[in-house]
Amino acid sequence: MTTIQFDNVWKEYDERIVLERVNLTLDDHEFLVIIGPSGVGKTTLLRMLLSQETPSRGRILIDGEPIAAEPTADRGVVFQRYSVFPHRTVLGNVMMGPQWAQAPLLGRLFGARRRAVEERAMAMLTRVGLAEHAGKYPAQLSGGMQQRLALAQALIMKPKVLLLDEPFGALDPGTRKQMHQLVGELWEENAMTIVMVTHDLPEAFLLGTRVIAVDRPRTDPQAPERFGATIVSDYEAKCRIVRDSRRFEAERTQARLTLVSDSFVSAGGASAPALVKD
Ligand SMILES: Nc1ncnc2c1ncn2[C@@H]1O[C@H](COP(=O)(O)OP(=O)(O)OP(=O)(O)O)[C@@H](O)[C@H]1O
Repeated sequence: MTTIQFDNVWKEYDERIVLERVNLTLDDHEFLVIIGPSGVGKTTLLRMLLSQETPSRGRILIDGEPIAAEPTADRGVVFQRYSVFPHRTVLGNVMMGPQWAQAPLLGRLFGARRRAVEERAMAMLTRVGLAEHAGKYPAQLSGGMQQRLALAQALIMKPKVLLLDEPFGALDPGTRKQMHQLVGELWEENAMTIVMVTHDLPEAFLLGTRVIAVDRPRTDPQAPERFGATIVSDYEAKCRIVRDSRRFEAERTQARLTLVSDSFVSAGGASAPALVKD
C-alpha cells in the first residue's frame, strides 16, 4: 500500500520559481502520468520524489510519512537514456542493487547468497525477455533491450514507487508499443505506484490511470522567474471499472504463475524460475 501526497510544494532555484503550489494526493497503485511543455518542471517533480531535490516550501509524504532525505531502494527510477552500467554484463547489472543492499561495504556476495541473488536476477531477466542475453554487455543490446534491462534493474529492488522519466522517448514506434505492454503488465504484477513523465499524449492516456498537466498559469514577461508552474489539469484516465478488471486479470495471471512454479518445484525438486508465463 503506497500513497503519495504533495502538500503545497514549491521549488525555487535562487530567485527563480520553477514550481509553485503543487497539491496532489495519489492513491495506492496509481499510474500517474505527468505531461507539460519543455522546461516546465516535470523532471524536477520526479527528482523531488527521488529525494535528489528537496522542496523549497511545502512537504512530500509517502504513506503519510515525510519522504526520506536520501534516495532509498523503495523508489526506483528509469531515465530516457540508459541508466545501466556499461562495464557490467546484463546479469551483473541486475545483480548489482541486491548485492549492494546485502553487502554495503563490498558490493559483492559469495556462495549461497550470491546464487540466490543470481537466481532472482535471472528470473527478472526472463520476465523482461532478456534471459538469453544475460552474458552480454549493454553496448551489445538495442535501445529497447537496454530499457528492459533498466526496468529489470529497478524492479529487482521491489520498489514501492517506480519513477519513469520519458523512458520510451528514444525508441522506435514498434519497440515503444512492446514497452507499453510490458510496463503495463509489470505495474499490475508488482502492485506498485508509477509516476511517469512523457511528451506523448496517446501514451499518457494509454498507460496512465491519472494524467496531470503541469504549466505556468500566469506569466510576467518582464520577470519570467517570478511565477512557477503548477498542476493545471487533472484527468482520471481510466474509469474504475477498467482498472478493476485489469487488476482482476493481473491477479489471475499471478495465481497461474504461482501454480506453474509450485508444480515445477514438486515435480522436479529444484527451485523454479519465479516468473514464467504459461
Ligand atoms: N539544479 C538546477 N539549478 C537551476 N535550475 C534548474 C536546476 N534543475 C532544473 N532547473 C531548471 O528548472 C526548470 C525545470 O526543469 P525540468 O528539467 O524539471 O523541466 P522539464 O519539464 O522536465 O523539461 P523537459 O520536458 O525539457 O525535460 C528548467 O528551467 C531548468 O533549467
